[in-house]
Amino acid sequence: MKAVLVLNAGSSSLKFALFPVDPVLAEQPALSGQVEGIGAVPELSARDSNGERYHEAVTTTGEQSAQHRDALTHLFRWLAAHNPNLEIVAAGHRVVHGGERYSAPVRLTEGVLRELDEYVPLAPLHQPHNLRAVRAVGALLPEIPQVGCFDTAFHRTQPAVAQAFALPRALSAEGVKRYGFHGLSYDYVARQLPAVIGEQRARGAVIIAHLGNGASMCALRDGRSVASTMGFTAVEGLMMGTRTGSLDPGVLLYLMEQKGMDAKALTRLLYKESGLLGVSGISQDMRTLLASDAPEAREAVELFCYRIARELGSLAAAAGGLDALVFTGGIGEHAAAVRARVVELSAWLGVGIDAEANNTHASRIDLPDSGVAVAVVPTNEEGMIARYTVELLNG
Ligand SMILES: Nc1ncnc2c1ncn2[C@@H]1O[C@H](COP(=O)(O)OP(=O)(O)O)[C@@H](O)[C@H]1O
Ligand SMILES: CC(=O)OP(=O)(O)O
Ligand SMILES: [Mg+2]
Repeated sequence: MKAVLVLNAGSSSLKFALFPVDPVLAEQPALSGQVEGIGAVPELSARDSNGERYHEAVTTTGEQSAQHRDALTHLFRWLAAHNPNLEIVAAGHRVVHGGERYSAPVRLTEGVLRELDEYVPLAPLHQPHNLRAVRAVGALLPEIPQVGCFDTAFHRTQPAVAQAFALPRALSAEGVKRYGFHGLSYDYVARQLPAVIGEQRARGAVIIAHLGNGASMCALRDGRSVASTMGFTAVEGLMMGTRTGSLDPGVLLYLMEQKGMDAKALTRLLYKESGLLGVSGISQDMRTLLASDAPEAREAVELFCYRIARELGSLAAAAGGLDALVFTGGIGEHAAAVRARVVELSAWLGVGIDAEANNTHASRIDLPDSGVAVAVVPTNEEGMIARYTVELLNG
């Protein structure tokens, strides 16, 4: 089997998917899964297209970067053992930050990788791991082409005003501006929309909420990004699993001046200790919080929904209206209670929800008489990467 390998490497996980390309690229992967728990107790889990599931332990040694390499070596060996005729013809990677320069997928050469290294400080939770996976694949399979697909690229269509901070011009000229992320997900979902909400609405003012571990929202017009809640880094905007989302910058000054916190301590606070985890004190996992009776869990979920509703108003202003609201990502696709609460808080915008359709996760969940379409569209970032990779390599 000739296939494109798609990799999405995170700090402690390595998500993968294998897309057959013979004779044409498959829409869904033949095999997908992840190695989780890198740095602790790594485990590989996978699922093939027949629904069969696999689990096994992964042995790693040494420090984190060596463990990532071990995990990848293990994955390659496992893939070969399960697919005796497997021929990986290319690797497509999710690379979170492409800066101002990359508005489209790119062939990953050593020169390009060195440039992408410069964005590591802008996406500390993602970029270093993304690039490490590229280099590890390069060492293990030096003959195959590798393609980088950027989370930021989809947002390069935004008007200048949506990308600007009110900073002195010199800083903006250096590239301190709003980029936006989750672009692979928005691109994929936007392409599904005509079939779900109709051509005309899909070209109108659409707001997509990508609610996963990382969470953001994007306003689209004519299928293109016009504004998003994430900015210079993937910490702006919504409250997330462990990230604060938008925060009064005065809080950072206070913590530095009064509590002596340095950049490292602030990074940990903003990215790892806040969000659903910090507010609940219980978990970053929405499933756990929804199942909990603890008032702290309820408060965390309420703040999560409230922040989404606030941003929805703001993005509707940027889009000049609201024709459709679309939910995606692990929480957006599966947490009916979150969708219901967001819509309830947003009734003033003309949205309404059909409880039955919402509880069964139907693709259309709006009330027949409300003017705004409300939809649930499962995302497929890996499928988008496979498609970009094949398109780029085929010219
Ligand atoms: N059935 C479910 N009900 C509620 N939340 C869910 C459900 N399934 C997954 N989630 C939530 O989705 C989030 C993970 O989203 P996902 O998009 O998979 O994350 P990632 O950003 O790591 O890809 C977690 O908070 C998880 O609790
Ligand atoms: C950009 C971002 O937040 O990604 P993720 O959802 O994978 O954390
Ligand atoms: Mg995600």
